[in-house]
Amino acid sequence: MSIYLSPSMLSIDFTKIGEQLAMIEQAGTPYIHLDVMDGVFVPNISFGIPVIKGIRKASGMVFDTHLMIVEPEKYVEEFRKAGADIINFHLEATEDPKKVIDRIRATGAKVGITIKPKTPVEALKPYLAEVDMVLVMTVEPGFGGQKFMEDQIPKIRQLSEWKKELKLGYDIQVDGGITQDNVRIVLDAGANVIVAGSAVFGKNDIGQAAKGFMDIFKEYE
Ligand SMILES: O=C(CO)[C@@H](O)[C@H](O)COP(=O)(O)O
Ligand SMILES: [Co+2]
Repeated sequence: MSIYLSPSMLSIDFTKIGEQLAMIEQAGTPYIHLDVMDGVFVPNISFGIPVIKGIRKASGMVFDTHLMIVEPEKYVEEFRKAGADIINFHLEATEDPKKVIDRIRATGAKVGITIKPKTPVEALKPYLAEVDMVLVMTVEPGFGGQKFMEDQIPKIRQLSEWKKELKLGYDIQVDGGITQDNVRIVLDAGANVIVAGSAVFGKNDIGQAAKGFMDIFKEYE
């Protein structure tokens, strides 16, 4: 399975969005990870539909949208219209995950389901056959630049085992505190979509930071 880098826009310099998106796109990065926070599901507020709609005009990358919002089902059509290609919602944010999955699917976007560090991986099992991506958080959602939680690795391994056992094709995304120094731990466990915010946009040479990750991915192909 191919391995992809999905740099998180949360750490971008918002005075240079177009320029910095072009840097990672030119470096060959396929995805951009868009962290949407509502101040209710997580204790922080980031950006939403109008910003995504705006940057859609400036970028041909796959828009990998991570919704950290309550009642995600209410907004999925709007995120899709704004340009989201993948819509990831949190299992903890809804009473009815199946309804959210169906709503996202109906928009034509790829469906992702996400768990916070305290949520057991078993909670994802009923939905694995219905989604295109599972996202394991390796920090408490809400902020970039936090420390990677290595105790989440068994969840990645379990998702990787279930994928083989059940003959499913979902991507395994990992998000939070990932750097070029620890990324091999999540790749070894079976992750194939790697989110990195501060380890890409926090560096002086953004393009080189993205390329550094992709060079590591080549060791696994
Ligand atoms: O979803 C989140 C935080 O809630 C992430 O996508 C972070 O924004 C990633 O940033 P780093 O931990 O890589 O700096
Ligand atoms: Co995220």
